[in-house]
Amino acid sequence: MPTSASPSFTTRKRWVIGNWKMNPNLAAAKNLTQALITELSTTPIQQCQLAIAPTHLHLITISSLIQHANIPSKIQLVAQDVATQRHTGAFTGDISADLLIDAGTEWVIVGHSERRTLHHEDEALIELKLRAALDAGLGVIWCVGETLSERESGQATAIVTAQVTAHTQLLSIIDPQKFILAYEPVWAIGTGRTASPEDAQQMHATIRQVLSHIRPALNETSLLYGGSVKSDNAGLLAQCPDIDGALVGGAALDADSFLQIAKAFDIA
Ligand SMILES: O=C[C@H](O)COP(=O)(O)O
Repeated sequence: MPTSASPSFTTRKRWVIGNWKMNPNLAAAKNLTQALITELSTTPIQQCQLAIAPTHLHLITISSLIQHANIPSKIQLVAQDVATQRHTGAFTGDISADLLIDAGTEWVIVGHSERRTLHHEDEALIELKLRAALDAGLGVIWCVGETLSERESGQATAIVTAQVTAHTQLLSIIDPQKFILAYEPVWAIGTGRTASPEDAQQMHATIRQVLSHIRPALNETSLLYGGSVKSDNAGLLAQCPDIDGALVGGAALDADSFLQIAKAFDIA
C-alpha cells in the first residue's frame, strides 16, 4: 500500500467526475444521464460526489434532467472549457463563465492535456481561464500531467511541479472550496495504460506537498487521478491515501462502469 506524508485525518472530499469529451450525441447523452439517475435513486453513492461534463451544447438539457432528478445527492454539472473573458461580448465561438453558470454549470475543466496539445493552451492562457471562471463563481477542475517522453527522461515531477507553481499567485488566494486538481499523465489518457497506484500516489503526494507549501489550507485540496481509470483498476487507486477521486474519460460513457468507479471511491 502506498504511503503518504499527509495527516491520517482529513476533510478532503472524494469526487468521481465523468469527462464525456466530444461524446455522445444528444439522445445518448440524455439516456446516459437518465441511466445514472435511475441507478442512483435506488443505490445512492454517499461519500463521493459525482459530476459529469457533457459538451457545451448539451449542458442546458442535462442540467434540466439533473435538477429534476429525485436522488439523495445531486450530480454536479461541469463544463469542459471556458473563455478567457468572464462576461458576454464579441468573442465569436467562445462561451464565457457567466453563460456557463446560466446553463446550470458549477465547475469547469481547465488545463486538460487535450486543450494544451490540440489548442496550444499555455500556462498564461490557462491562468486567464482559471481567473475568469473563479471570478464568475465557478469551481475549477485544474489538470496537470507529464508526457511519456517527460516521464521516461525522469522529468515527470519537475514538469508537474512547474505546471502547478506557474500559478502560485493565484493559488495563494484561491477559494479551496472552488478548486480541485487532477493529475492526468498524458501517456495514460485514452490508452488503456493507467499509472500504477504507486506512481500515481507518489505524484499526488508531491503535488500535495507543493500545494501545502504554497498555502497550508491547500493541503485539503481534493486531488483526482485521471488516465484510463476503469472499474477494474479504480479499487487500488481509491486505496491510495492522496488519491481523492478520479477524472474519468472513456469509462464515464457507460453508466455501469462509471458507477462502479464511483463505488470504488465511495469510502470514508
Ligand atoms: O478527462 C479525462 C481524462 O482525459 C481521462 O480519459 P480516459 O479515462 O479516457 O483515459
